[in-house]
Amino acid sequence: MNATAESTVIRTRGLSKRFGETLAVEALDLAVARGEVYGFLGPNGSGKSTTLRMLCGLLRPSAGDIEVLGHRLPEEAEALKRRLGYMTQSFSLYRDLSVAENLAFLAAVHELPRREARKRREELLARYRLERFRDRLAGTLSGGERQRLALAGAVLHRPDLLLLDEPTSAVDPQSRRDFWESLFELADAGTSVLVSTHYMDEAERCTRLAILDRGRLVADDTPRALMAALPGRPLRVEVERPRAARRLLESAPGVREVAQIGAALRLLVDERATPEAIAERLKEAGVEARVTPETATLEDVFVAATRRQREPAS
Ligand SMILES: Nc1ncnc2c1ncn2[C@@H]1O[C@H](COP(=O)(O)OP(=O)(O)OP(=O)(O)O)[C@@H](O)[C@H]1O
Repeated sequence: MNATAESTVIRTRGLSKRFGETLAVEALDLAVARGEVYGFLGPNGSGKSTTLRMLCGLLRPSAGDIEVLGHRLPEEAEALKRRLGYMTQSFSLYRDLSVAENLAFLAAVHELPRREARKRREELLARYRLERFRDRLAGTLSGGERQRLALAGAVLHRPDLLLLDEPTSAVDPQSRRDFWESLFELADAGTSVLVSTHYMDEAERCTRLAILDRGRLVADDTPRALMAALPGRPLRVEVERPRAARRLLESAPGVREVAQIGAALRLLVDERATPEAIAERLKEAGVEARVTPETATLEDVFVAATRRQREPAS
């Protein structure tokens, strides 16, 4: 294996998946480096789950090549299993087994020697704050507790790579923050992570980010670089009648996007639309407004990247 292959844990070329008429994933070229917490961001139905399922060998691609941790998929899925952890948004452990029994069962599946299995179980119960639930049936745990158990289960066999499909969709904000702390702990200890999410705050924490839209990769870089490369600058427009102002601004020169955020508008504009020009346009229509420049956020990047595919800028 050369240095590049060793430092790349996931590589796909032309990866595609078709379900009947639907092209769920289209010609995806992906490279994930070792040690990344790599985020997968995309609207509903953009192909995140389908890609993750192909990357762990659960789903056969329609076309393209996949190499994960040096194994070609789907041919070498069996060899990969031991080195991969996978967790989905739906709880996939046994609800009618206790917390400790679930971990014991997984240890048996991964063929851990008995003594090591016991040691690992105790370690995970402590690390994921599950000790006092050890005898509780998994089905009676809260969303956040279940998620901690699912993560403990996914890392039990010390995988080199974790694939996580919207792991935080069913938990409260505090549990989400705790979960992300755990992900960074795992990454620090050498585990590479690929995680899909709907949450911008989570995406912003990733070391690198891919944005998918209708099965295609539309952006791929660090969050900071994506924000720096945003085609346009955001402006905030404070105005009494945001809906009316929105109609006036949608067709204004240099305005790429208009979104209403609470009582204000957020615009994405190019250099033609200065704050003064926007305020002037509204004033001409009898609308008083305060227009101020804003700092770009990942949400701006997301909206621009996914919208651009639909309506090419004229
Ligand atoms: N087994 C399947 N049979 C038919 N179509 C499917 C199947 N799985 C996924 N699809 C379709 O493929 C497309 C991509 O779905 P996918 O679940 O990968 O998207 P996603 O980005 O994970 O969405 P979400 O954020 O809602 O989970 C969708 O149009 C979906 O309906």
